[in-house]
Amino acid sequence: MVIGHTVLNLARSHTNWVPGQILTRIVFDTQLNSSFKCYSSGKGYIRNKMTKYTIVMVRHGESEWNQKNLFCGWYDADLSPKGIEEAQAAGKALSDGKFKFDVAHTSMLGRAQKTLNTILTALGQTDIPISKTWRLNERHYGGLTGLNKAETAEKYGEDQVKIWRRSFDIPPPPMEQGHAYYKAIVEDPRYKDGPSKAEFPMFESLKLTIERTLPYWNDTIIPQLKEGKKIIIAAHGNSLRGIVKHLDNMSDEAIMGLNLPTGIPFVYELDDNFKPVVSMKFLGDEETVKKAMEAVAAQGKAK
Ligand SMILES: O=C(O)[C@@H](COP(=O)(O)O)OP(=O)(O)O
Repeated sequence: MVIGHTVLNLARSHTNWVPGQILTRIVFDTQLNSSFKCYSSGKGYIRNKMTKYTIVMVRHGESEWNQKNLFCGWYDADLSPKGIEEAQAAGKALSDGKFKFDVAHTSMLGRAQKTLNTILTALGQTDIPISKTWRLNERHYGGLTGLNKAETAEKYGEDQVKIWRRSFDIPPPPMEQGHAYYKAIVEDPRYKDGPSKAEFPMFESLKLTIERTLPYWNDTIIPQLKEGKKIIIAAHGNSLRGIVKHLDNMSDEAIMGLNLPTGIPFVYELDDNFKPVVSMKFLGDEETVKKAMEAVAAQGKAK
């Protein structure tokens, strides 16, 4: 199948990824060999493996700081009116798809929690257990927190902003004690049970974000999947990019090209080894997903 070959070639060369590429139809796997087969399922691609587990993830709806194009990180920005609509649309898409969940996981930040609650309300499932953890928080944007992304690109150049936003292991500058949002974050009582002082980040690259998110995936999510639980995770652009990188075994270069849209749920189907059978299948039409991804990528362009 023609598209299948394209997928295979893309999968063999992760660096072919460019921002805005239609991700609804791509499976990534560095373990591919010539006997690998994939075929269209209408949406997403299915390998010749059996689905054992299904998990849904969603980046929160647009926040007030997304709307103002500010680096947000651990700052607790609320959802914008558009973000609430996106969360409601996500709930409808999941309801139309007849999704039901046993447990939900989210971050300590209101924008992800509100998105989750809006979705669960649409599903009539507000009574399921919800776990909140700092390990699913957005990556900490350090000293960039509160700065406008386009103005930062004007000042430091688009290339530098792309490095800060999308490089795998180059972190943003640290948040110093005198930073306008230092106290609001570090002294926030919601973190009284963790992270510990030693763990509390002052900045994070994607690599550092993955180092604190992955233990939660391995020690909490995987055991619940093994118990047969149907799970939804409502989190953030970069904490979810870390999970996607892990699941799809994406290279450090390939992950730079992935921009997750706000408020569009995506599904992973996993085999018995927790390897993707279906990767990142968005519950939205391709054009909408593509445009939303391009818009996220463009947030780092100078005005
Ligand atoms: O921290 C932020 O500004 C955004 C992501 O920004 P980018 O990495 O896309 O610039 O996080 P989210 O809105 O998902 O919580």
